[in-house]
Parts: sequence; C-alpha cells; structure tokens
Amino acid sequence: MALRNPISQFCKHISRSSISRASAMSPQHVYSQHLAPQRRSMATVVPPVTQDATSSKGPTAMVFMNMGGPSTTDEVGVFLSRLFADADLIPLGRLQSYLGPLISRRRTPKIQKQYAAIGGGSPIRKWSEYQSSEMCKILDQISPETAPHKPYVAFRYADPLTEEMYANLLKDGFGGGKGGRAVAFTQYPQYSCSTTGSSLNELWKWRTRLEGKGSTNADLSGNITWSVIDRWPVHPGLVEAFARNVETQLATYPEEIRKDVVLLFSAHSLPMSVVNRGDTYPAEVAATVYAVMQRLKFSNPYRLCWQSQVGPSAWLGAQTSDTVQEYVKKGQTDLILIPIAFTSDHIETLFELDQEVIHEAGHPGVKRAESLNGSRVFIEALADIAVKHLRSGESCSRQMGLRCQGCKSERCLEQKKFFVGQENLLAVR
Ligand SMILES: C=CC1=C(C)c2cc3[nH]c(cc4nc(cc5[nH]c(cc1n2)c(C)c5CCC(=O)O)C(CCC(=O)O)=C4C)c(C)c3C=C
Ligand code: FES
Ligand SMILES: [Fe+2]
Repeated sequence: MALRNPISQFCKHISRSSISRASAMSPQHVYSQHLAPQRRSMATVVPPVTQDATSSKGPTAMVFMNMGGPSTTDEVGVFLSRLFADADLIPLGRLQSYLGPLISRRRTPKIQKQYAAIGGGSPIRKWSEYQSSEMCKILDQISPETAPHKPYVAFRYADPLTEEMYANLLKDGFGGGKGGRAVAFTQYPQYSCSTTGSSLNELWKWRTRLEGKGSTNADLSGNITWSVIDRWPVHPGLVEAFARNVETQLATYPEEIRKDVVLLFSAHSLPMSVVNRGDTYPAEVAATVYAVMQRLKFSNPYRLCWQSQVGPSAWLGAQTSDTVQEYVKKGQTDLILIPIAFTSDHIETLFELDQEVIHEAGHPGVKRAESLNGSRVFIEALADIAVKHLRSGESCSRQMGLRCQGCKSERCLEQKKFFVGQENLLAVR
C-alpha cells in the first residue's frame, strides 16, 4: 500500500463511544436440512469413536486460523502493535519496525474506547473456541477414519498466536513418531492475501522455525503433514446459515413492506493497491452475496458495500456508512445490514455497524442480521467442509497455488510451494 503519511492515515478514524451492547452467547439450535439427516443416520451406524478401534489415520489436528482480537481493553495495545507489524496486511517497507509501533501507540486509546463500548473486548476467541470444538465433535461422528479430531485456534494478532498453537501441537505429539496430520482451516470464507494469506505465511514461518532444517525437530520422518482449507465462499451450509439470519430479520418487518426492504451486504474493504495486485477477495465476497440471494430467490433488492477502511488512501467502495446515508436520504429507510465476510461478531459489527452506522441512521427500519456466531447450521457447514477436505487427498485448492499477478513477495512464493508440496506426503499417509 502506498503511504503518503502513514501515521495520520491510521489515526484519523472515527471514534465515539455510546451505548454498550454486551455480546451474549446465544447458540441457535437450528439444524441444516441437508446436513442433519445425514448426520443422524451416520450417528446410528457408527460406533462411539475411540482412536484404537475405528481410526486408521487419526488423530487429526483441526487448526482454526483467524486474525483474533483483544479479549480485554488492556490487550488492545499489543494487538495493534502486532497488526501494524504485519507487512502482509500493512506494508510499511523498511520503516515497518519504526512506524508500526508508533502508529499502534497513537491509535490505541481510540480503539480501546471502541472495545470498551462493546463490553470490554472482542468475542472472537470465545466464538472460535466454541465453533472449533463443536465442529470436532461432529467430525468424530461423521469421519471416524480421521478421528479423534482435536481443535486448535491460531490467531494472527492475539493470543493464542500461531507459535503457541504450534508448540501445543508438538507438545500433544503431532510431530515425532510417524508424524501427525494437521489441517489449517481458515475462518475467512473468502480468501485475501492480507488475511488468510498472512496467516499462512505465519504458519509456514513457524513450521520452518520449529520443524525445518536445523531446528530441534528436524527429523523429517516425524514432521507434521499440513493441508489447508483456504476458502469456502459458496458452501451451501454457509449460504444457508447467512440466509436464515436474513430471513429472521426480514420477518420483523410488517408483511406489506417486507419485499421492499433493501438487503445491504457489508464486507471489510481492501485498499485499492491490494485489489489491483490481483487479490481474489472482492470476487469471492461477491460470489457469497450472489449465492445467498439465489437461496433467498432474489426476494428483495440488494447491494454489496464495503466497511472499515482505515485512513485516506483509496479503498474499495462504496462505503457502508455512505451507502446507508444515501439510501436514507432517498427515502429508503428499511435496510438490513448483513456482515458477509466474517463468521462471528467483532468490533466492526458491534461498534461500527450497530453503534455508528445504524445509530446515526436514526430510523428503526435500519437493522442488522445476526452474525453466524453459535449458529448450528453454520457449525455443521464447517464440519461438512472439513470432511470433504479430509477425504479429498488435496493439500489445498488449485487456486491457492497461483500467486497474485502483482505479487512480489518471497514469503508468498515459499509458503505456496510448501503447502502445495504437502500433497505428495498426504498421498502416502
Ligand atoms: C475479511 C475481513 C477483513 C479484511 C479483508 C481485513 C483487511 C484489512 N484490515 C486492515 C486494518 C485493520 N483491521 C482491523 C481490525 C479488524 N479487521 C477485521 C477483518 C478484516 N480486515 C476484523 C474482524 C477486525 C476486528 C477484530 C476484532 O475486533 O475481533 C484493525 C484494528 C482496528 C482499528 O485500528 O481500526 C486495523 C488497523 C487493513 C489495512 C486491511 C487490508 C489490507
Ligand atoms: S500478494 Fe497475493 S500471492 Fe502474494
Ligand atoms: Fe481489518
């Protein structure tokens, strides 16, 4: 990203603390129609899973990768300092190690206020631990051949970090012996080099440090075999989970106006420099939106808009806040905002959408669809994505092997070579 004045860029953000909304955990016990019968029938034929009795390929580590967020306001400073140190997200060139800490220090008080306003921290750790452990319980039932499945969380900027997760994997015996199997499962449904790509670069770095040549665990026969679930933008279970949350919110409008409510899908924006490098995220987000609209039989008019841009450089638009304001000005005051690129609540839903965009719109007809959080349909979708991957024999998607046309990063090159190359090891497992 070309930075004219990096410090002011990242410190000119809106900041207003108002009503606090606590993030109560409310798992929906709704079963997906296409997954539940399959699961029920398998549960009747498959005996309880024990590693010795039923699994030939297990145990399998299921590693949920995400950015993470500060669980308390005290953690905001360190969260931002890690975020601004990440050259895959915010490239500051040779000045990264100087400017990163400076910008994050300047930004911390404002962002602390925002986390305080959503109840004192990000709920992402709570949701990631819940989603991963619930998914593993389902996997033990539907994939006995790779059981037991052990859940891990690896965050890019908050605890537990990738290095902590990797140390736990080794401690739990996944390295050594004949070498264990681990699946890096991105929790970003749509791939971006600044999100999933950054997490994979970090995973590759720690794999090299902890298990590569010259490391204390360098016995190649005992290394962990890795594969990656790198994107799942139109998985039917994901689409179903989003669609049900939209339908639930649509049902709160009087029947006579329901079909005229505008559905505003909102995704985190990207700097245009990243878009122009060839990042696949915008196209994959659009694919999710279209799939959800297909599932809803195009019942309502809709738009995709982009939120959370940081600083004055060019970002992908139209911005969500402008979009809401413009529609309200045009007299369209019944709108449902749908966060479409993240699978649980975070500061950008609970603060930016709820406490800024919706609050400022000042119309009761402007609402938000619930995030996926503890949705049972969603968790069953995760299990379905995982089981298909485990049975595919693939180390990653075909798409992941191709770098962006504008990519100049050695990290991306080496990381992709590594994960694509794991396919040969998977074949002999
Ligand atoms: C799909 C989701 C996300 C994309 C793509 C993404 C790109 C991106 N983000 C920044 C800069 C910041 N992001 C920050 C927080 C943040 N970002 C996402 C998601 C995506 N970011 C989330 C869910 C969160 C909040 C985490 C939580 O609360 O749990 C922040 C920190 C907050 C702030 O200072 O405003 C920054 C900075 C860039 C530059 C970028 C693309 C290159
Ligand atoms: S930036 Fe996309 S592959 Fe490197
Ligand atoms: Fe972000």
